[in-house]
Amino acid sequence: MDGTIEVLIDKCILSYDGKNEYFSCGNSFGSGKHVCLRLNDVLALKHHLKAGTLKSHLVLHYVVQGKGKALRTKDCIITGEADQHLRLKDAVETILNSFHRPKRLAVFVNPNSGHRKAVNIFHNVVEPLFKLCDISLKVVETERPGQPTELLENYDLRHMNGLVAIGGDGMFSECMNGLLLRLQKDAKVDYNNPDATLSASTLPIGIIPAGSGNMLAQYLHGTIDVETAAIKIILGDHLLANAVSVHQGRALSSYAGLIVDFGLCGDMMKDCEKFRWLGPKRYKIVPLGTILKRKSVYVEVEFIPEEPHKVRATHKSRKFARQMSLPAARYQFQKAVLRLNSTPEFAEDQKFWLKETGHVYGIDSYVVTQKEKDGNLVPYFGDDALHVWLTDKCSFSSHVSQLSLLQQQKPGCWDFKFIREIRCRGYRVKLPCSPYYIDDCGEKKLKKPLYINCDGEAMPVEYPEFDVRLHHNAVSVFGRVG
Ligand SMILES: Nc1ncnc2c1ncn2[C@@H]1O[C@H](COP(=O)(O)OP(=O)(O)OP(=O)(O)O)[C@@H](O)[C@H]1O
Repeated sequence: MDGTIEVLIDKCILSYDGKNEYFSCGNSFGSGKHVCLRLNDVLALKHHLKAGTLKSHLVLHYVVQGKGKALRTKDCIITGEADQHLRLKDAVETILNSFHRPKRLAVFVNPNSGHRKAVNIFHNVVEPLFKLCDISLKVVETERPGQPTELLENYDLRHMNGLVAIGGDGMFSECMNGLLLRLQKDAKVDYNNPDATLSASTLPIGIIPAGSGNMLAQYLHGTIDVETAAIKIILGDHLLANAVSVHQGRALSSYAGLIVDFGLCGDMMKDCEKFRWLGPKRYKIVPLGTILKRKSVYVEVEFIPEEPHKVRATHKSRKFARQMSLPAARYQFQKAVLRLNSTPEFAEDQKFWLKETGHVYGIDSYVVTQKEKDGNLVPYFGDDALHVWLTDKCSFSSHVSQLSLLQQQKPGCWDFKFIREIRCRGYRVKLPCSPYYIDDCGEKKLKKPLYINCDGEAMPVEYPEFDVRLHHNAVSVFGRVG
């Protein structure tokens, strides 16, 4: 060491041996202490010049492991001469820029999420962290459901490095729907057709948990801590995740990134909606009433089983990429690349369809599947198939036991003899025994709608038939499991 700063990529940011006459490190580093900090944990290095002198100090902001899976920020003051500091700052900034972290984000805040704290969470926790890291923000406080989708339809995505939803799973889903729909329109994909291959998104979406349902944040970060979620977005890691499309009446009803539950769980969501005034507490109380009045429905489920031999792209994080929204004529090459990872095109495989029938309480599909690890279930994004469970008629007590295991996310929660398991690329549900009428357009419509829980929102099933399709790696999500 000759009293200069050593910057070693991927290993350590400052090498300081205490003899250095230009720099003295305060706070956590302590004078004379050799410090090793992973460059990837550095958030920012800020330069502060003392007026009228050559003296300046640098503040190094970095990430440390908090309790459990939580991440926290810490800072450290480095004193010394201004010119030395500027050199260090330049060096560090060059390295941080090479990490492809987001620089511009579109943020959608749902002020009505959960305990209505999303706006405060944004201003008090998220915004200061993003500003610290020089991320420029375009912020929209939503005024009504559906607004993110409307805004994203004409949003200039070219200079954005990602979207951020501040709210619950429903808000994330809404942003994902808006983005996917916009991309299909740009790419002229017939998104109403269940068998169309989607144009996959390269623009990551992040979630800052502020809702009543924060399952996605829990899956991604192992915690619903807000600061952790914001830090993960800043660090820019992202993974590829699946999306599912739900279609009825020859039209797309919605995309989902987490769950599509028909029957009991759909009814639960519908019932919870009626008790919105109870706030997030309604999700603890209302479902009990729905279970008590559970009803089965006769279904025919046709599905394309997963192909064990088919090797798909990995679900690992890929390099940060900007979403390109090119005019159709220039889109061909881009589309070819983006579509590599998306799924369907299986209308022609009709002969491979299998069928399950019977009276069921529900059909539950997990878009983010779960794998058992050390006695717990861990989320698996980008699985090759959709995991679907049919719950057949069973005694009330066995059903309650199964549902309570499910609620605790315990392995074995699906190992009941009244549960049939399917892994497939998509499925069609027919409801031949549910009463219907013919509407003015000659379409069969259910007399009484049934419900799907689509990412935590109750979605009515109005037709006696609906389709669900998996779109492999169709979205990119900020975060990293584990
Ligand atoms: N300003 C708004 N007022 C009401 N609803 C909104 C508003 N902005 C967005 N939404 C919609 O609210 C729904 C639920 O949002 P979110 O998931 O953030 O909240 P939540 O508290 O977890 O869910 P829920 O309110 O359903 O319990 C989303 O579908 C979203 O589109």
